[in-house]
Amino acid sequence: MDFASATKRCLIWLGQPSTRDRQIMAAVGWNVRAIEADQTAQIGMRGNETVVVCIDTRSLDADVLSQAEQLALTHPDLPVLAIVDPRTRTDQDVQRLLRTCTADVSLPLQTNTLQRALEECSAHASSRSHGPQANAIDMLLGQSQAMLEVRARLHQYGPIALPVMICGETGTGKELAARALHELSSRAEGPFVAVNCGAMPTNLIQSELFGHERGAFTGATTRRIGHFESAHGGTIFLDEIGDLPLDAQVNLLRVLQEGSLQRVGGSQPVVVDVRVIAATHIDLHRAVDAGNFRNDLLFRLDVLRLQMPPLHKRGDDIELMAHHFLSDFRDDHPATIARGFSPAARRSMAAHAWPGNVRELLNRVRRAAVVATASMISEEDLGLDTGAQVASGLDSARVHAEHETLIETLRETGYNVSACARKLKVSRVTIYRLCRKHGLSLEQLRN
Ligand SMILES: Nc1ncnc2c1ncn2[C@@H]1O[C@H](COP(=O)(O)OP(=O)(O)OP(=O)(O)O)[C@@H](O)[C@H]1O
Repeated sequence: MDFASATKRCLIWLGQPSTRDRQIMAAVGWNVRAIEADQTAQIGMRGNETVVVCIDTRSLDADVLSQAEQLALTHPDLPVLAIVDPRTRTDQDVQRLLRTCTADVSLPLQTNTLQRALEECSAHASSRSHGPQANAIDMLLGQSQAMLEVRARLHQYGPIALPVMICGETGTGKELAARALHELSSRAEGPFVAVNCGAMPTNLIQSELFGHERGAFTGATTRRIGHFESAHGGTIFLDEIGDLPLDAQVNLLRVLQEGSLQRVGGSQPVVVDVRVIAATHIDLHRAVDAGNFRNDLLFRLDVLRLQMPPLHKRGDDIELMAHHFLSDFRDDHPATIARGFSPAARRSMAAHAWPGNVRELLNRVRRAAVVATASMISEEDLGLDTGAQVASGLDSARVHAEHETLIETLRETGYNVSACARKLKVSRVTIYRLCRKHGLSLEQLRN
């Protein structure tokens, strides 16, 4: 067996594989990586690996089930292989799980059937990674007035070689809109590089963005180009631009002004031709007032502005998108039972405040598609309040104003409940109650 190719095929095993399991997998050319229940978020491809998730139904406890559900939500494209004890095939939990898997094999494991099932999973993985890419503008669903305006702006701004500032709450589609702008520009054939400024370790931001020379700092054993150079000839999308530390803001401003950068530890300017699209969920003018953001940088970045509307302001788009997401899920998991949404589920979706916006809707629909046991997804499957009353007119406006004030104040205060309570002149208990009422998880918001 070719060792190099064997190590490129990796089976992520939920639970504990035995030595024999590992030996059988190695015999068919797959390397096993076991992960613990709380590690699903860390799953990722390394280099050119083909990754398949393996669920061993012999150890199907609550942890493994929740891991599998979490994976379906966070890594919907990963192929999943189930190992099934034929005696448990009729169990409800096992059946529900099998509906979300790409292939399954029965125990005892036979190398020929295992190999076939893994080939099926690999074919799924490569068709997902090499298949035709949909256009971002087509992926951006919605027929509401608010979304028609967004589309019109995208077509208007796309071909103009100026920076765009995209504003909007988390999960409203800022990155998708940035991709659409890139695809509609003359740079469409060039690279699109998305960078989350809030996710980079502070001490590495400069080198991540602008690259570094060999020996620039301890650990810089080779020269590395940064995101700006990678985006040369294309577009760089700087998400959460408000999180960029002040020293990196200075360098970014210089790149925008001079069209060239200096790698960390370098002395030569490197010319870069990059269109910058930035995004923020905070009010950058307030950040300027607070001394956290440079006014001259804001002035440079905020040339054309695109506002992404929150989901609760998109009316019928919510249901339209929910159907679309369900249909996509069914295409990937043909055994899914759910085909639509019950009237109560549709009402509860219309009434929900959607603090996580489209991302929340997508995740709720996917989770519901996995857990639903009937053809119509219920409000419980969606995890929405049962019996939610559809707020209308003034009530609805009040609920939305309350939601927006709460989320905005939480953001301004760094999700600190005491500070938020002080600012809104209410008690901490009230803040917790309001968070529950609006379906806001402080833990999720802080991440
Ligand atoms: N109008 C839309 N139609 C279909 N899918 C959408 C739409 N808007 C967003 N999505 C999907 O919702 C998810 C979140 O979108 P995206 O990452 O673009 O949001 P974001 O505003 O950049 O979020 P964040 O601020 O948290 O980075 C993605 O899976 C995206 O494909």
